[in-house]
Amino acid sequence: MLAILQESLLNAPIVHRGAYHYFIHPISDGVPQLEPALLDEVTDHILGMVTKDFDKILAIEAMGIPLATALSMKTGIPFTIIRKRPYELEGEIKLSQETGYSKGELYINDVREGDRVLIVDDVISTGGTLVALMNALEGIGATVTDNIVIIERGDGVSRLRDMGIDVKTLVRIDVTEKGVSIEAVHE
Ligand SMILES: O=P(O)(O)OC[C@H]1O[C@H](OP(=O)(O)OP(=O)(O)O)[C@H](O)[C@@H]1O
Ligand code: HPA
Repeated sequence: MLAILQESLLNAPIVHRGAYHYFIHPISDGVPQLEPALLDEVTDHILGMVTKDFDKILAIEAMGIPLATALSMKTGIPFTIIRKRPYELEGEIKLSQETGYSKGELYINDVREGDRVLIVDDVISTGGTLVALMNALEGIGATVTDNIVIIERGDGVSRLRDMGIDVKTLVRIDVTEKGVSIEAVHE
């Protein structure tokens, strides 16, 4: 299962971002090109994993966007993007994002107390992005019905689990300078 995802991961090129071995993949980078069949495979799989009673899909710029778009079209449920730029609208929440290779700010708009949100993202690595996001959503008073990430590497999932936060992923990989290996597929 998840045959297209697995095959494409095994072919992913690796580049160095400082000491971080960064894999390049259609789901996490839009490079090489993202085939509709892969997007269809992963988003159908997500819909088989989640609790259905969410009223908003929440994705992080940039590579949460194609996932949220496909999920929204399959479910008829709207999506909001957590952006890397501010709009300075009333109620905008700013959070600091730190990954294994970058630091920046993210801005949440149009998420309100009582919203039931499905979070979707392409990759979890250190977990820094999701920790910051979950803290901000708790402050807003939104309920996260599921937290879904396609590709898991590193210790981010166990870091969140230690904080009592469940993250579901489709595949766990290891990345070395030689390439990607698949450690687990979560059917
Ligand atoms: O678990 P972490 O170490 O926090 O890493 C995961 C984050 O890294 C990537 O974001 P990036 O800022 O590279 O965004 P992109 O989608 O624009 O490539 C990815 O989309 C996650 O949001
Ligand atoms: O190695 C990576 N590749 C693509 N996106 C990512 N987001 C965190 N780590 C990675």
